[in-house]
Amino acid sequence: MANPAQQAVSVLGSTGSIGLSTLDVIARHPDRYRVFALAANTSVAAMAAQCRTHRPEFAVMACADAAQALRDALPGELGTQVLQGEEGLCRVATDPAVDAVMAAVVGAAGLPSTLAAARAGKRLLLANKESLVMAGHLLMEAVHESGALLLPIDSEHNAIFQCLPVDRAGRPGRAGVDKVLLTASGGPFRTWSVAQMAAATPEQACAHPNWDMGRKISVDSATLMNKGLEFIEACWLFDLAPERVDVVVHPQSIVHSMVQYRDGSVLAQLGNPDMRTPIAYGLSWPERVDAGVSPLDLVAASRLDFEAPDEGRFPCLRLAREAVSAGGTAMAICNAANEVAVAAFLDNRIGFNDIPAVIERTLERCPVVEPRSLAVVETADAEARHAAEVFVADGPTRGSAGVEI
Ligand SMILES: NC(=O)C1=CN([C@@H]2O[C@H](COP(=O)(O)OP(=O)(O)OC[C@H]3O[C@@H](n4cnc5c(N)ncnc54)[C@H](OP(=O)(O)O)[C@@H]3O)[C@@H](O)[C@H]2O)C=CC1
Ligand SMILES: CC(=O)[C@@H](O)[C@H](O)COP(=O)(O)O
Ligand SMILES: [Mn+2]
Repeated sequence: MANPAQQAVSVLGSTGSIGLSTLDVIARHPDRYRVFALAANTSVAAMAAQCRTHRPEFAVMACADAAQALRDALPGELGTQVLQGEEGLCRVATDPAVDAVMAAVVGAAGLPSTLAAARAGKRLLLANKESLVMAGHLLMEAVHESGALLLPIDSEHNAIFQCLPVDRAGRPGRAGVDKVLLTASGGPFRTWSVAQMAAATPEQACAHPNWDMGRKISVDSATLMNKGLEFIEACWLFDLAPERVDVVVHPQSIVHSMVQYRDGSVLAQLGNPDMRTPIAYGLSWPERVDAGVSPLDLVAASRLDFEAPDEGRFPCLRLAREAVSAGGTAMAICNAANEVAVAAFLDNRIGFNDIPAVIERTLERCPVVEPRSLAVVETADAEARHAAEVFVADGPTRGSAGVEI
């Protein structure tokens, strides 16, 4: 029986790193939250276990085979209805019974359901940064028109949200703000030479020094494309011109980001690197709840270091900036090329340094248009994926990122 005092939450991407942390926070507060729906790609066994624990009304799998396998695995008396595909994701993102949607599907596959939740006026907990990168204009327009409450979950943007003046409707203001300062750990290859990175393996790239994350975002952190995507994300979320977003490397990942004010003040949000903090903040805003995260011990941490990013060794940051300057669908093209290149690297089809070269060639090849609708963005995404796959298959050539592929 549903308890009206509880927020009903749909967790999209529930079997991933953000999904698991979200379910951990929800389970700590059964008086406040209940799981309405869970969604995943193909992890049937993990999803079946989550359904037994959280007893959602709906579970969504990406394809028909996985959905059928889940139906077969679930005891009938559980009462969980199994849906499939994008239609299923959008259904559980917009159901009138849903209060909050955790958008934590990885990559472009998360865009339609994220946009649907925004259009339906939900409390939208946005981890899926690719949605904003691909379709920032459409997503922000949907939020403003529907009155959705958009709470950033990405640790840096959550930190900035915490340091900005925010009104009672959750709209971040910019009064007195000079710049936002995005922190970057520098990833596992922060001190590596270009030659060392040429031989980097997927396992080395996924071994993030501070965060335990999915494989795609881990590689993005290693190339610094994660910071490039976050740079674009910050411009859309906080309505900032690119010159007002700086990136500073901070290897300890304790300062999660900062806001620099006109009067010389810099406000920072600090904490141990654990995504349950921003997730709990997003679920409970404007209140705060226990997230299960141990208190920060600054004496044990002992030092906080900062340095400038090296765009020579890490061209992805520059490529993301160039995509912002080009505007229109350039950001969707950049995102699609990155997804293709990262998948190829994880599959040992290209080397680590080939990732920026594939992105650069794709950006040079694909025409940029105005992203007027989801269909236009999806077409740009598909064309860029096709071009990037050709560059991956092409073999060695020299991209103007200065990297051999
Ligand atoms: N991990 C982190 O700390 C952070 C992550 N983010 C962002 O959050 C998002 C999720 O990242 P993360 O949790 O690390 O990723 P993971 O790879 O760990 O998890 C991805 C989740 O998405 C599901 N999924 C993938 N494709 C589909 C699909 N087509 N339909 C439905 N579900 C799908 C996966 O299901 P299955 O298990 O079946 O494959 C899994 O549940 C990304 O956009 C990332 O950039 C942002 C900040 C921090
Ligand atoms: C936890 C989180 O938000 C990640 O996006 C994290 O920021 C990755 O770290 P870096 O990209 O700074 O290495
Ligand atoms: Mn982040």
